[in-house]
Amino acid sequence: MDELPLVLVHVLPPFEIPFKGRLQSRFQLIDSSDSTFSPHASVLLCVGPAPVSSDTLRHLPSLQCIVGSSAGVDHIDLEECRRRGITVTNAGSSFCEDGADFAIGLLIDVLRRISAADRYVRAGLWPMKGDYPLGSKLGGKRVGIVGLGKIGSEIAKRLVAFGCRIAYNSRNKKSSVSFPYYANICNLAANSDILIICCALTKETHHLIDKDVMTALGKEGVIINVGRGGLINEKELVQCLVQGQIRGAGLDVFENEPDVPKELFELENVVLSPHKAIATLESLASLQELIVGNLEAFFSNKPLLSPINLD
Ligand SMILES: O=CC(=O)O
Repeated sequence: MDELPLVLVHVLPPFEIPFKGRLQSRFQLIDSSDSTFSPHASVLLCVGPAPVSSDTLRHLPSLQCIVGSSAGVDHIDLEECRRRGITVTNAGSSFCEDGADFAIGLLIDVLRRISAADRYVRAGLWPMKGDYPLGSKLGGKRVGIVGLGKIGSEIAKRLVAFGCRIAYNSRNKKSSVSFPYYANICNLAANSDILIICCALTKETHHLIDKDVMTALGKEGVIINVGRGGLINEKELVQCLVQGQIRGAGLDVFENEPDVPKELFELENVVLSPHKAIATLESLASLQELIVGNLEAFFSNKPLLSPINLD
């Protein structure tokens, strides 16, 4: 029997190789630290956010392709990949709809205080206090979307249906989109009630949302982050929330996951989630097809299904 194609797997606990059985029936899966195989491997399956640094890549001289399992690829040294001509794939469209649903869920939760209301009822406060504080309506709000990529566009589609007014910031103005574009993030914040952060984390976008942006957003402003923790200056975010300089936040991502700033635990106007915005049974099933499809395409010299643009 022919040997199965060799796939190096790069994974850090607590992440695990997804659908291992299915992959093992088609590929020979070898841990990326195995020095017998790593010099010869042409493809690396990168599971979750396992860092692929230039040092990792130095030990993989034959590498031609990294098959990723996430939408964001900030854990991969893309400059080195570009220099070496290594192609990189990501989760493609697998996570867009579920990531967008979750962003809207966080937003409605913050505005209408759903998680806080749940805590109120469970604590037995309803019979004692009686009047739960009113939240705010989503329809009619001005929402600034930071990053109008695959997930951002799905978020926009949903918010239009809610009757929100959309504007956006991204690297470039998109000719196919009629929403107002703000090249300057502070200007976008000053003209928004809500900022939804869903852009890629890069050197340029690190700490894009800082105290100045939050001050521009104002005391009634809400921030939702389903992108990466590093997009926001977390210390300044915590300070603004504690001091009431913004109204609330819905956060799926943090700067030093799984650590979450303890000050946030005390705040009723903050909704926290453990970096799971994109994950559903359905999105992971779709990812499974995509990963197998990318690996099969690579080994049969066909176009990859979800290559990212490294230019
Ligand atoms: O955050 C999750 C991802 O980038 O897929």
